[in-house]
Amino acid sequence: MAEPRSTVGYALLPKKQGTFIQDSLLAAARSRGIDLVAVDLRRPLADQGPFDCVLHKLSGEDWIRQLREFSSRHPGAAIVDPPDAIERLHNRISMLQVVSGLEIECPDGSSFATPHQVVVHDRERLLSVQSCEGLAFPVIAKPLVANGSELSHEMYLVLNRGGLSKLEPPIVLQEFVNHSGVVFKVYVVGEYVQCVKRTSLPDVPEERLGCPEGLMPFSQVSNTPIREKDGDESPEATALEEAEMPPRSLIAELARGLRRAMKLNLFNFDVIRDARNGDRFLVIDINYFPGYFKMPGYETALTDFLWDVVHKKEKDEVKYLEDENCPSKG
Ligand SMILES: O=P(O)(O)O[C@@H]1[C@@H](OP(=O)(O)O)[C@H](OP(=O)(O)O)[C@H](O)[C@H](OP(=O)(O)O)[C@H]1OP(=O)(O)O
Ligand SMILES: Nc1ncnc2c1ncn2[C@@H]1O[C@H](COP(=O)(O)OP(=O)(O)O)[C@@H](O)[C@H]1O
Ligand SMILES: [Mg+2]
Ligand SMILES: [Mg+2]
Repeated sequence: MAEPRSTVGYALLPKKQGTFIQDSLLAAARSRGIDLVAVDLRRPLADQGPFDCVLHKLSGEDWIRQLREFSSRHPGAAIVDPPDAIERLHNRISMLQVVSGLEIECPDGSSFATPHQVVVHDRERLLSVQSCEGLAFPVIAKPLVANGSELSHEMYLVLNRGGLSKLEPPIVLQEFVNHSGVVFKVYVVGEYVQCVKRTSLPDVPEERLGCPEGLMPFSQVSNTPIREKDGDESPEATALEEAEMPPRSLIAELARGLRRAMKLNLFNFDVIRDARNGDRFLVIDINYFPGYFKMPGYETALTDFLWDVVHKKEKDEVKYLEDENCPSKG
């Protein structure tokens, strides 16, 4: 007998919908018995469906209330992912705290960490001597919130104390780690993990620290297209091509550990390799529901994941994880 079809509702902003909902994804899902249907954001979610699962990248009180209402009316439907678990990623301090809490056996003498960072909530603190407690220049200034707004991606490279005065708190000041201009993006889709390389900020030589300007803006440098010079590959392209991938098992363990600790299925994280110690890796950013369309083969990975969700495998696993974390329960 043919398996019954399943319906997955997706609630995404128009830009996200435009990139994520490709014909190739719709076709891959359809061929596995899953119909992807847009949620009408002008109508209450609970009145729509029936959905076996709701995928979403929206936030705010009203949306969270709508998800709750939907869940109480349709307790059998899965919400991917729970809003309170996503919330942790909207703050650049709580986002990286979860990395520090991971207990992972690192392979081949490798190690992982997060860059040293401090949060500065007001101008007075920013201009005080203690604002950089324990941090050496250069540092990166990142907005504290990471809520998807353009402002939340507006960052500055701060070369010396003179650069601090132009910053707008609340900000995170994070140690800049030279990493040979390459960032590794690790995409997670449930149990599936894929790591890709992208160009990143170039290393900062010591001589630059005396620069009178003290502050350099940059935004999403990792997405900068690679320049070509007279038909030859640019130095950035060569560096990218030659960069050695991090150990596969370290990436897999980090992905698994983060997924369990955060109780999230759809995210990516950015990793850099310390240029002073090639076995040391730093997690610098974690993003909820990133630009999967840029991940080769995303259609199959997403379809496999959604199939598992609508056939309840994922829900069972989440339950298992909760039990495991609270052994006295049950
Ligand atoms: O814009 P895209 O598709 O490149 O995806 C963005 C991600 O790029 P990536 O997949 O890591 O290359 C991007 O990742 P980065 O922060 O650039 O590392 C974010 O996840 C971004 O979402 P938001 O603005 O933080 O809510 C993502 O933006 P949205 O697509 O969710 O608006
Ligand atoms: N601590 C750091 N050391 C060196 N480069 C960094 C560091 N943090 C961020 N970067 C660079 O800045 C880019 C943007 O920072 P990120 O924290 O990933 O913010 P966003 O959320 O906007 O992607 C990274 O992709 C990387 O190129
Ligand atoms: Mg990033
Ligand atoms: Mg980010």
